[in-house]
Amino acid sequence: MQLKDLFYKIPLLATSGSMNTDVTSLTMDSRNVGADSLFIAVRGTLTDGHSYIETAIRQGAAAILCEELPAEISPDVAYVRVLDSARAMGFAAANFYEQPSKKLKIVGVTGTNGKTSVATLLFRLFRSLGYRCGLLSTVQNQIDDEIIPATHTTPDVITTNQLLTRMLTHGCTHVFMEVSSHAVVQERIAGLTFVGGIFTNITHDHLDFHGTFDNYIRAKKGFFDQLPASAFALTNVDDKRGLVMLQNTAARKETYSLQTLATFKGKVIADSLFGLNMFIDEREVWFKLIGRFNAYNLLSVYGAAVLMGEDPLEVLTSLSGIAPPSGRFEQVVSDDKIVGIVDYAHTPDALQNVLETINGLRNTDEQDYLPQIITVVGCGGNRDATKRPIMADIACRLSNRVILTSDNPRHEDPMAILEQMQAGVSPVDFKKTITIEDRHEAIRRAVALARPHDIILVAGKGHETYQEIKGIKYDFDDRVVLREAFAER
Ligand SMILES: CC(=O)N[C@H]1[C@@H](OP(=O)(O)OP(=O)(O)OC[C@H]2O[C@@H](n3ccc(=O)[nH]c3=O)[C@H](O)[C@@H]2O)O[C@H](CO)[C@@H](O)[C@@H]1O[C@H](C)C(=O)N[C@@H](C)C(=O)N[C@H](CCC(=O)O)C(=O)O
Ligand SMILES: Nc1ncnc2c1ncn2[C@@H]1O[C@H](COP(=O)(O)OP(=O)(O)OP(=O)(O)O)[C@@H](O)[C@H]1O
Ligand SMILES: N[C@H](CCC[C@H](N)C(=O)O)C(=O)O
Ligand SMILES: [Mg+2]
Repeated sequence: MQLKDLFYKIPLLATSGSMNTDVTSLTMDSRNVGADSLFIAVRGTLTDGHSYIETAIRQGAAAILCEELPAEISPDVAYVRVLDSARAMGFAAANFYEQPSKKLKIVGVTGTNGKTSVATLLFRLFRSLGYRCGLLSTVQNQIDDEIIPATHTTPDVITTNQLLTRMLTHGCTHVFMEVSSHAVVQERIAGLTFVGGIFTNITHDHLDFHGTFDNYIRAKKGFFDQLPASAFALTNVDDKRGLVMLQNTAARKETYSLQTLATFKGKVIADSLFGLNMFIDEREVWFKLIGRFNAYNLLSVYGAAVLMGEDPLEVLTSLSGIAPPSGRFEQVVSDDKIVGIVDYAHTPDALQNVLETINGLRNTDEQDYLPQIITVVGCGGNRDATKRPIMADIACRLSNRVILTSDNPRHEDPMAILEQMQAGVSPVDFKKTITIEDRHEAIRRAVALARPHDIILVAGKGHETYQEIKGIKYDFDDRVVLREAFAER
């Protein structure tokens, strides 16, 4: 595609060289530049893409998109200067791939917790309603049955446009995608057209990246600020920041709630280890998902489907048969009835919700013995450190025994992370905690401590099938380790 078409309707500050220059691929990584590529220089968190312009040219780049021209300009290369190259890249990618997002009905889901759950439920619901669908999520990307591994919650904008193009070729009509706060700030959704946006909730996370909670709120809100007037913006009004998200959106404002007046109102009748029983729009429905937080997820999915024109009764009927996403409250039960629960709770709020749900389920149990709750939990390295003591404290307050362990230490010293977690344990809870750095050992110890009917929560990794230590991803799956430990009992 010629540069003049690639940058059609994109504000440019300056150009040098011919706008008739043809480019055959786009990339923001000099290591992927080939002949006739457009190299986009993006300022990152670790390094500045502008320092790789020369390398990109040596590798055959025909054109450069940047915020600052290099001191020496090559006469054989075209340069385009913009205010924000990450943002311009989004719109250029949309032009390059011929606007796939405009030809699909894309719904984006944002919030601290519940994005994967809501996007996956929507994907499964719309497939069961007979549509061909695409999914972009933390667990995996999917085009109907085809699974494409995901590296991010929200891919970079070039990858997204490529995936959307494949979805269109496959005949998809609907796409459900997670929109992370990183993605909004880094312009990974620039140039995409959505038919709807959903807000789940906002609590403590990612302060390492956003600095302050206000910046984090602003990042989430940025998604709704970008929605067009033709889209819907569906928010959880039971969350303190639910309405803030809609303050400046051009989209149609819609709400859901379990507590107050809203476009879509639900009520939980019963919550057990077998599922949720709810009233939605005056209809009583059973769902396979567990926990009050999932009542919110289900309600938002119902609301979005109705806003997209689906029949309410048909939606509820289909939704009641849908299984929870991988690693979300996934149960592994031993022969002697110890209940293992693997859950991706990796934020204070998620951990609290899951443990409160487990406490609620335990208390409704009819047997004489009150089951003990044993929690195995860790916090990721090179991620928000402020959540570490808070999560340890929550685990202690809501469990009978707690085993603190590692969860992707990445480049940090695992024992240093664990010491920061221990700092959150109040003196009265010291006796109930054990620290075992090796996650495998930690799970085995939990199983050794458990008696029949006890509940072991293994939190933080959910669907993940690896443990990342010093840049290497070792095979690790909480569900497999639990199953093996149960078998060895
Ligand atoms: C902190 C963060 O978000 N980092 C993302 C960011 O990388 P960065 O800003 O560090 O990039 P950088 O390394 O400084 O490089 C700057 C530029 O120079 C380029 N470069 C670099 C080296 C080189 O040799 N040549 C070259 O051209 C890079 O390609 C890049 O364009 O941009 C990269 C390209 O899109 C992402 O892969 C990378 O995600 C990293 C791997 C990451 O871990 N991100 C996490 C925190 C993340 O995004 N998480 C959210 C989920 C959060 C949630 O679900 O709660 C997500 O959406 O996945
Ligand atoms: N609506 C919700 N409110 C609070 N907690 C939730 C909600 N939905 C799920 N959770 C909890 O949060 C965990 C993560 O859920 P999910 O993967 O759906 O969130 P996410 O927003 O996609 O997370 P990530 O930011 O890592 O992609 C679940 O395992 C569960 O413990
Ligand atoms: N999307 C989250 C995942 C955290 C999962 C947890 N297992 C960890 O590694 O910290 C993040 O990148 O912060
Ligand atoms: Mg997710």
